[in-house]
This record gives sequence, structure tokens and C-alpha cells, in this order.
Amino acid sequence: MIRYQKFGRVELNVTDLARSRRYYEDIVGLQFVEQGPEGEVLLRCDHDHHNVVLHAAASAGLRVAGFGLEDESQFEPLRERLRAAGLDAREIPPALCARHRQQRALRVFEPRVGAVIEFYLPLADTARPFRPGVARIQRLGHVVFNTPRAAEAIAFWRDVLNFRVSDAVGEMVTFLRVWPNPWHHGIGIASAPEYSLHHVNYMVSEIDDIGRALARLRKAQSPVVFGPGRHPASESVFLYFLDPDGLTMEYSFGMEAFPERFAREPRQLPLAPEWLDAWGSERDPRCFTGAAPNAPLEAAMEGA
Ligand SMILES: CC(C)C(=O)/C=C/C(C(=O)O)=C(/O)C(=O)O
Ligand SMILES: [Fe+2]
Repeated sequence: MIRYQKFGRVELNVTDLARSRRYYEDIVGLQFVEQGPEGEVLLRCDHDHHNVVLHAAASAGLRVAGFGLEDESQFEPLRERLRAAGLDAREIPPALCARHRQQRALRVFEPRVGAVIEFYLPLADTARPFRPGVARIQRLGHVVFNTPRAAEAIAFWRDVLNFRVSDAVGEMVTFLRVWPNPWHHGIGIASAPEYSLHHVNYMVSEIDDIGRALARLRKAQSPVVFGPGRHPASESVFLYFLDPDGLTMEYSFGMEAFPERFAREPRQLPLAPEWLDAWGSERDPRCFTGAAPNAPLEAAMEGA
């Protein structure tokens, strides 16, 4: 039984690094940490060393999604499960782990979601206290993958990686917990014609963070593409917006939490407008669709 801490880091490709750095600091509310040797920008939204890495690239999309393991003893069983599933995980060199304040990390290309996935053990980084910015973000919440192989991906993340299904909305999207992390979902798997990033979520502290974000995004002319609304699945209040490259980002407030044991059964929810947003807002077609294909493993390993 592989045990995790959380969805803790995401690396994104962006087409204009300076513009995106300003946007993620000033509009999204992430804290700048440092610039890496390849020019990549490291940012944080909790007490970890960093949670988001921005890389300059020709097109914008998902480069790596990272999941923190509970402890060192998870690595070998995980590696064995991946190997049995025909996936060869690559060890991240110690120098990069040290830069990322990780004790150890593995990366693998997971073909069912068509993305590079990292499994890592974070080192405590208490030297620099985290200062919330314009939004009182508590943590990176979840990442959702667009994939044409959704049914296979759900089975793989559930049966091989030991994530737990919380709910599915029709055949559109299935939400899984990063077990035993309590939050309703740390990943979502969405049916789509291509492999790409659906969205990245940041969980905020109070409803005012959603209201202030709406005003801030409008002032910055950053497109709000869905919400504010409430997701019946996880019970969270949400707001989706587009970053400067058109990548979909989400703030959400409040989310169902599950116990480690005796959790409720997953639900199959109907695919109907009131099950997408209980408040009835309309989704802009740019929402969830603006990312280029996910980066391949070779690109994600550059600099590693
Ligand atoms: C995909 C639709 C809009 C949906 O039902 C989304 C639900 C949730 C949730 O219940 O929290 C999400 O976080 C999401 O996919 O963004
Ligand atoms: Fe979401």
C-alpha cells in the first residue's frame, strides 16, 4: 500500500518567463523563492521550499506533476509496482534533489495520463517562513489531466498507485485522493481528445479570497472563465481563470475531507449543469483547453 503526503509540486512551461513570474507573484499570490541555474523560476504557496516551477519554453503546458511520498520506505514498493506495470522510473540526481530540498525523487512518464510524474520525499525547509501574498493560499490543491485514456488512467492510479476514487461526474471527470491525504481530490482525470493540462488548483483560506480574486483578476484583465460557483462533488467554492498563456488555474475554498479508514464509497454523479456548478455559472470554452501537449520525459529531465 503506497502512502503519500500530498500533491505538492507542479512544473509548468510558459512562453514568457518574466511575464509569468510577475503574474504568478502579483495576481495569483505565490511567493518568489529563487531562480534556478537554467533560469527556471521557483515559487511557493505553503511552507515547503517551493511548489511551482516555471520554465521558459516555446509552448505552455504541464512539464511535471509531483506527489510527496509519506516516507523513504515507500520508494522501493512504488518502484516495483511501476516496473511490474512496465514503467521505468528514473532517479533524480542528488544535486537536483538538493536544489529542490528533496531527500529523494523519481520521475516517470505515465502514458495513461500522458504526463511526467514525480514521486519525492521533501526535506523540511523551516529557514524561511512563508508569507501569504495577495491571496491567502493554504496549499497547492490538485492537478487535473486531460487524457483520451481516462478509464485506463483511473484504473492505473487506483490499482497501481493506490490513489482512492472520491467521485466521478458522468464520464467527464473522476476525482481521486492522494491517499491517505484527506482532501476530496489531489488529482482529477478528465476525458479529452488530447493529453494536456486541464487545470491546477490552489486552495485558499476564506470565501473573501475568492471575492477579492474576482476583483483583482478583472482589474488585471485576466480572463475569468468559470465561476464563482460551487462544485457539488467536493462542495468547494471555485473560480477558474487563465494565466498569460491561457493555462487554466483555479482557486477554491472549502473541500470535503475523508478519513483514512472507513471512508464513504465513491459516487457516480450525473453529468448535468447543476452537478458542475450549483450556482449556475456558464463555462467559457477556453476553460480547461488552453494547454499545449504535456512535456515528454526527456524535456522534463533537462537540467536533471
Ligand atoms: C469538471 C467539473 C466542472 C467539476 O465537476 C469540477 C469539480 C471539482 C470539485 O468538485 O472540486 C473540481 O475541483 C474541478 O474539477 O475543478
Ligand atoms: Fe479543480
